[in-house]
Amino acid sequence: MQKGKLLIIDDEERLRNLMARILQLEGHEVITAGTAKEGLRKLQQENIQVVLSDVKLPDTDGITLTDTIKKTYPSTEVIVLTAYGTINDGVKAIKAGAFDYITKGDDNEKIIPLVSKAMDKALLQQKVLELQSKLNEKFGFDRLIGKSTAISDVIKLAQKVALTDTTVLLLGETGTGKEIFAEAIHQASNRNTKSFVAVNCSAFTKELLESELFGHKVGSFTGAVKDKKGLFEEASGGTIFLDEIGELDHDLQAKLLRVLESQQFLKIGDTKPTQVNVRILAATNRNLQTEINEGHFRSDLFYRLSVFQITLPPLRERKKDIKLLGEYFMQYFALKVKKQVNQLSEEFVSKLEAYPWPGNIREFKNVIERAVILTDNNVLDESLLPHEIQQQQVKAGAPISAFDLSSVEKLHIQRVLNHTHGNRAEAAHLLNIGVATLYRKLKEYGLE
Ligand SMILES: Nc1ncnc2c1ncn2[C@@H]1O[C@H](COP(=O)(O)OP(=O)(O)OP(=O)(O)O)[C@@H](O)[C@H]1O
Repeated sequence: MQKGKLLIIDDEERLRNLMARILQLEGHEVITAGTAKEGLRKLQQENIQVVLSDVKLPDTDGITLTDTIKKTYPSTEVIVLTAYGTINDGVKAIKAGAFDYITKGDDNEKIIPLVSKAMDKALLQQKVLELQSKLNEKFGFDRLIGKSTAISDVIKLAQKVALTDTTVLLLGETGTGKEIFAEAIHQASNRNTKSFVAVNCSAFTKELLESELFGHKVGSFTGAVKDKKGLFEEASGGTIFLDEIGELDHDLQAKLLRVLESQQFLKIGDTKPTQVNVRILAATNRNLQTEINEGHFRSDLFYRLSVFQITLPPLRERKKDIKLLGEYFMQYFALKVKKQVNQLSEEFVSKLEAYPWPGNIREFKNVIERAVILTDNNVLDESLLPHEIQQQQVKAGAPISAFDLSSVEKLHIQRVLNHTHGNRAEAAHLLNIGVATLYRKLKEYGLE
């Protein structure tokens, strides 16, 4: 018998507690409620598999409640407790979708196996639904949400280049979707039956990155106890995505250039070159031209990498997509945390639209996840937003420009205030300005 979470809804406290004890002794986790309203709230907060409900409740009847529960939580099973001699209620309950009904005061021996059967069924249904939603997870370009011209144009560009073997350099601020784009390009290419390997070039030391990317021969350095395949070999036939390419060390830049020119490289400690067939996609949020001018990045590698450049727009330049993205992530996280959340309030959307999103979609996604976790009902409203977003002044027709220096200053001040929990003296100290100056700026930016 599988164990799970049970909810008992009955206004008779003594009976409720007695049933709870019996089922707890069977190993189930039991939650109780005295009214339908309270029960529905618990269903929203917890992942409950089986509900045992009295047919007579102070605020509604168990049959109507069964109908509501089955419509909102189809994988949850309901058992209705009917009064002695009211078979008709039992029939109605089954019609409304109940798993079964049981006469109140019946032998406890009957409840235990019935709950156990309902539990098995609910857990199985839940598993099937989870698998289905995994299967429905979108792949490729379908995963990219957005209808604004800014994003549609880059999607079209990426779809075209996906069909070729061309190297692509993805540019854009942090969190704009460079990796998800790279994966979509791979999925839409004829390499999609082979691996997509993503490497963050800034996450390793030079030596480790070299060995990760190109592999090594046994004994080539202390710790190289056996031959190791590198990620270029792992990605053979497929695609490798080199994120933060601007961080690549000079020696490795030379090695990468060779791969781009001849699809060959030397493993650490090897004398014979290894041949691979890999498509290279790279990304950076640095300005590579500046890196070249400062001598940090090889210009010949840059020219090879940037045969086809795609620049992803920052979120603040895709205001039109905010609502769509908000609804998408709301549904995504509601499903993940098993909550019924299905609406964004107008103020919530306006505040999101007014905020400049320095962390782009990554930051946006986190804000929606937090709101879904915090909400106690089915609507996301502005009170669920972090302080700095709540404080945004919603000005009709005056979007914050990405290039406006004052918008950066305003955002920075808001963040510092957030950090100091609104303590202005401490914020002024951290900002290294006088308190009077801070007050003047708060007034200027409408942050008072
Ligand atoms: N258009 C989009 N639709 C849906 N989700 C998106 C979209 N763009 C980005 N995301 C999501 O936003 C998050 C950040 O995206 P991603 O990691 O691809 O950004 P990045 O530009 O590679 O960031 P970094 O430069 O910091 O590595 C991911 O969870 C990604 O799934």
